[in-house]
Amino acid sequence: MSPLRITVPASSANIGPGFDSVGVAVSCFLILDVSEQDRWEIRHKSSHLPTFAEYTDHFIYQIARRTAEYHNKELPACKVLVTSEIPLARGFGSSASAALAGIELANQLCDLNLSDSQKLKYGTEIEGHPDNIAPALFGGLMVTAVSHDDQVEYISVPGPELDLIAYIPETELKTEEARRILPENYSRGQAARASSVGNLMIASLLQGDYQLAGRMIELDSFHEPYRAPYIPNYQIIRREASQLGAYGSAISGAGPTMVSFAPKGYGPRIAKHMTTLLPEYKVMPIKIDSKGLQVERVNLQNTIVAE
Ligand SMILES: Nc1ncnc2c1ncn2[C@@H]1O[C@H](COP(=O)(O)OP(=O)(O)O)[C@@H](O)[C@H]1O
Ligand SMILES: N[C@@H](CCOP(=O)(O)O)C(=O)O
Repeated sequence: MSPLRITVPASSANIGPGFDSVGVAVSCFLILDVSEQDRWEIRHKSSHLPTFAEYTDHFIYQIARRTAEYHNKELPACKVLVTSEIPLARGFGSSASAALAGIELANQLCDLNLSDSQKLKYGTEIEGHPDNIAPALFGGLMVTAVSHDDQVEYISVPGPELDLIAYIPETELKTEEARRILPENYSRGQAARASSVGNLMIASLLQGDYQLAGRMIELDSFHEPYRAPYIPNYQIIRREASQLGAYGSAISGAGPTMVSFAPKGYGPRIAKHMTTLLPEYKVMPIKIDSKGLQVERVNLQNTIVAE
């Protein structure tokens, strides 16, 4: 096998009322550089990645092995260099991107010829969130639904023409913890109201009515009101970003990062102001990634030779 590079973008899930269903890929990447050798070796090139004792303990290896075993195959030994720009446990789908990278690693090493639907299904079964897995796989803004037989249905929302600004605090919030805060059940009235807001958000995004989409983003009642008390500066970020011209701001995934959705060209100006307001945050204008999961053949100098 010639050396290859697997690139997976991060994702910002929910976008307010699209709870567990909607997500957008963002230009912040997890990269695996893979080459065959006679024993397994996994190395981290980014210092924030979790430590591990043996390669068999590594999350990405475990997902790859599970995927290979599901197809009655054994992973051949290889060297994997892991580089990541995705902050962990901040609401940028780092675990979904890592799960997808593991699935693709098995796909490539064992010639599984997995379809996109299979990758989406496996990723969702393993990680639990199609609203992260679908954008990381396909790029762009994705809407998903899980059917009764656990198939993941999906559709891509073209565009959207928006600048995104991320506010990443220093503190982590594990997705599992942020889900425990949420109610187990919603009344019929609550569910109808919350899904009507979600429906109108998607319809307005499809029409390019970003003002209306922004108002719907900030009207979520599925998860944001319950999580807001655990998200530092939640109200301040919404208010200040709106005053600077953003259409709306939402908790990214389960938080604690927040993301503003703004008119094209507004990103750098909003980011500059918010950096002053939130000096302890990493404030970044980010782009929507439109490519999703990529596999490239590389030569020994890590130059891409073919897709
Ligand atoms: N590249 C990676 N390699 C190994 N483990 C990872 C990687 N990315 C994420 N993880 C695991 O996923 C956890 C974060 O997942 P989660 O709480 O769902 O937050 P999020 O997915 O929002 O970043 C990390 O603490 C780590 O255990
Ligand atoms: N819909 C999930 C999304 C979790 O995203 P993450 O990036 O925080 O892992 C939720 O809201 O719990």
